[in-house]
Amino acid sequence: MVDTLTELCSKLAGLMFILGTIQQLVPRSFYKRIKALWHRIENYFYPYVQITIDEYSNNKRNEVYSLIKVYLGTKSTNDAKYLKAEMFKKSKSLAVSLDEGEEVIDEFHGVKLKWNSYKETFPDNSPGGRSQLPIEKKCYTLTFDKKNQDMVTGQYLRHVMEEGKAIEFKNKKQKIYSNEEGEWHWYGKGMWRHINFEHPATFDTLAMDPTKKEEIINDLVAFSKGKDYYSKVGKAWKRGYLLYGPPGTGKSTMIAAIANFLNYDIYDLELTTVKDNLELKKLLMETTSKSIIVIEDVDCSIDLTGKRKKKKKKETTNEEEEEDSDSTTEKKSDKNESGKLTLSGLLNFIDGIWSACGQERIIIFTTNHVDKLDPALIRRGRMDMHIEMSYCKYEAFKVLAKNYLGIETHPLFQEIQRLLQEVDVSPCDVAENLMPKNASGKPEICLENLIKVLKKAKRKASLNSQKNKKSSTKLVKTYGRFKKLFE
Ligand SMILES: Nc1ncnc2c1ncn2[C@@H]1O[C@H](COP(=O)(O)OP(=O)(O)OP(=O)(O)O)[C@@H](O)[C@H]1O
Ligand SMILES: [Mg+2]
Repeated sequence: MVDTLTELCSKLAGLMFILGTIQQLVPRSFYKRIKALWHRIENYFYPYVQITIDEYSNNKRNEVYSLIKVYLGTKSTNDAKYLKAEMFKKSKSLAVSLDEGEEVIDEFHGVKLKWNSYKETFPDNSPGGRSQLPIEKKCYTLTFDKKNQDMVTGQYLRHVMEEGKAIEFKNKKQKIYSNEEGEWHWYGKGMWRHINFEHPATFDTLAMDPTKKEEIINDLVAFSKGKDYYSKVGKAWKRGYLLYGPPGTGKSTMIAAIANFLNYDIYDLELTTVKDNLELKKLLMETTSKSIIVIEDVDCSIDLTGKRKKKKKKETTNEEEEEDSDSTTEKKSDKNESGKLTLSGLLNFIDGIWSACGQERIIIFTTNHVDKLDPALIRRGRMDMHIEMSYCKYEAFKVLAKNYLGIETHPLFQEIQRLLQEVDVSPCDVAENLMPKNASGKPEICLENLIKVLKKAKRKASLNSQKNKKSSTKLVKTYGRFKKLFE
């Protein structure tokens, strides 16, 4: 029906030419009336509007075309007979799109909209052109009833763009960036180098207290959906997490799980290679939205604690003044240190005015020694959530047993539960012992190995505590003797 009308309309277009000629022959007022009448006839026979979206616009690839392509890929499977599957460089999976000449009918708020895909080829006659290869011009056309024009150009096309972006984001390959000196197999031009991020950790495989895990997941979901909330309360859309705990308790693994959960890229910031505050700011400017900026082992990266400054102050001021010095004075004195990376520079990086450029960003610090960090660096608001990654408890062990041995219960679990209450062992050590050491590795053998290790750790711990007890008794006795001498 639409095609017949298109034909009819093209014939009527011929009539337009005649109208143009009439314009020159008849008086202006009369011509206006003929034109109005003509529009009514045209609308009666062909009440449609067509929008064309070209693949290239001003010699650049048209982003709108790409997003429509992605969007129609999800709609086309019901209507179109011919689809194309392509492997895009940046996509995780095959991208399906509409083949040329195909048609898809979409529906939005009860309104039907027709999409067509076209391709035209021309010989390349340009002077420097590659004469053997024809030029291809691709486009999509969107046809709809004129009465819905406002809704389509407003709401519908916005909906197509947003959906397209969301699908593209879901399918994109994650990347991990580093500011360390680039190696030949890393990509990127600016201050960051990147490779594809393919870490398999997820929240399912992360061994930790299930309540704490759920709390973190809920927090991440609220953050990722919080665009309107953050703008309502006037806060930059970012969130800080401090992960602390002994080595091997899963801090880095948690970062990978968060990145996979949100599908964000990771910027692994190595502070020791950052020259000064200006460079830090530039690095921040080059990060993108929907990303995680990570500073691992923040206590070791650089001397950012207030203590260093306090030591310096000690030489010049009396102790009382020193006691009073809080993080605010640290910040002030830091600012004077031009050409250096300072605590104040890092604080500004996290939540200064510049930190608001680029949205939906998470900043994560990890440390083994939370007590070594300046309180200003980790106060709530900068590091919104403090997450302790602790030694392996029974709940965490069960996750590891499921991951590594594929079992959810076993008679030996009871003994392991009891031992885990008595000894501190990291999930990393438990995981290592659960890993089958040969192809036929039976779960019992791995569990028995783990029990042996836990018992050994228990013996060592009790020996150490006995030693400590002895030395403290010795100390008390020596003190007693000295006391008597001076009495
Ligand atoms: N909570 C955990 N859940 C699952 N696997 C874990 C966990 N903790 C540790 N592991 C395992 O142990 C290995 C080391 O863990 P990870 O690097 O995450 O520890 P970390 O806390 O970052 O240690 P460090 O403080 O030394 O950087 C990981 O490869 C992982 O396989
Ligand atoms: Mg780590």
